[in-house]
Amino acid sequence: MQPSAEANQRIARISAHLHPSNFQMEEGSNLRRANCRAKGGAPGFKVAILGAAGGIGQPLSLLLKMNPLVSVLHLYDVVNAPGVTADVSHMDTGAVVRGFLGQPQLESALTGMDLVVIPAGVPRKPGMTRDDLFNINAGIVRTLCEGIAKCCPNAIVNLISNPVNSTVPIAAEVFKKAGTYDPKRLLGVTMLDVVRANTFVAEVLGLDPREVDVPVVGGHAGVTILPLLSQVKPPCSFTTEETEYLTNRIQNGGTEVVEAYAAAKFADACLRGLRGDAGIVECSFVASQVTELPFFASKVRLGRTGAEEIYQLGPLNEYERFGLEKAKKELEGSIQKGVSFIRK
Ligand SMILES: NC(=O)C1=CN([C@@H]2O[C@H](COP(=O)(O)OP(=O)(O)OC[C@H]3O[C@@H](n4cnc5c(N)ncnc54)[C@H](O)[C@@H]3O)[C@@H](O)[C@H]2O)C=CC1
Ligand SMILES: O=C([O-])CC(=O)C(=O)O
Repeated sequence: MQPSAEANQRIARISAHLHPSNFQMEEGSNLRRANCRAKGGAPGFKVAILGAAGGIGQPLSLLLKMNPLVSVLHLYDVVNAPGVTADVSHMDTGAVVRGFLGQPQLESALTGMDLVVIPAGVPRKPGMTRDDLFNINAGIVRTLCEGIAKCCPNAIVNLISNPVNSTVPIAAEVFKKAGTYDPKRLLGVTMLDVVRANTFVAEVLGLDPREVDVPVVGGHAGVTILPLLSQVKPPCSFTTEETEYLTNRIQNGGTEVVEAYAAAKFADACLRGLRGDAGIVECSFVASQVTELPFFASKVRLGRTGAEEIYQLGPLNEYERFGLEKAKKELEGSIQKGVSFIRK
């Protein structure tokens, strides 16, 4: 028996998905791919991960493929994108996954995206600071943000690549140059500091970390990571030794382990904001007037247009006021370094 026309179309769609040439598709076959929407895919948001094949990118891709708010997931990297895409695309969840390999496919990866998450770039090796990554990652972030300005200027951008304290100002300068800058849409991911703080504080208090909320403000490196232990929920108090132990552990958590969970949690908060959910408040490194610095991490309310409200720091104790001065001093240099990289 001859397969029906409909069956033939289905077979064509499936092979378009499986064939390795899917990664170098041109105009005509893009049409076929556009038809290749999984039934469970809609409704939802279109999300791109740039640097999807890396240590953060791979588990982040997996976690976002499981997120019901995501209908289309674009995985872009300069290496290994086809293998990672094949792996992730087999998961039986709604989002349609497409892979993009190398600079020539960056624009296709970005076109039409609502949220772009950037974990692209080199990570630290033992003994390095996040700032030691500046020379390589600054250029990577610039190129990727030029693509965003061109192809999806209204997307929310979650910037993970370090040093976040400088890469966020770099992205802002690129968007300003392109005339697309909207400070509400550019968010540096500091969620990992909050996740760590919640976990370590819960350990000390003997609580479930899910019940603990620690605001972490400032930036995302060393002394710029400032946990506000006087504002922990549920209300509690710490001895001087506990405060010093917790502050140090939270500031240096990145040398223990890095993880994608926090990036996925933050992306999910941004998507819930985009959907219009009320009361989505998370810490993030954003353009800010909370201090005299142009960028600062603090609690922000996420909505349909990004960071719609930026909250003040609230009352600080003496230890935190001292920490804030140290954080601001280092942060000022990191921000300036990012700005100069583009303006030079
Ligand atoms: N903000 C945060 O909380 C965190 C930030 N990070 C930062 O995220 C970055 C990535 O870390 P890992 O995933 O551990 O590193 P990794 O080396 O495992 O992965 C980085 C990926 O980026 C890709 N890449 C490099 N240049 C690229 C380009 N021009 N375009 C697209 N992709 C490119 C690489 O091919 C690689 O797959 C580092 O800068 C790291 O410091 C990591 C963890 C947490
Ligand atoms: O520490 C690093 O290099 C990666 C990172 O930002 C973190 O884990 O907080």
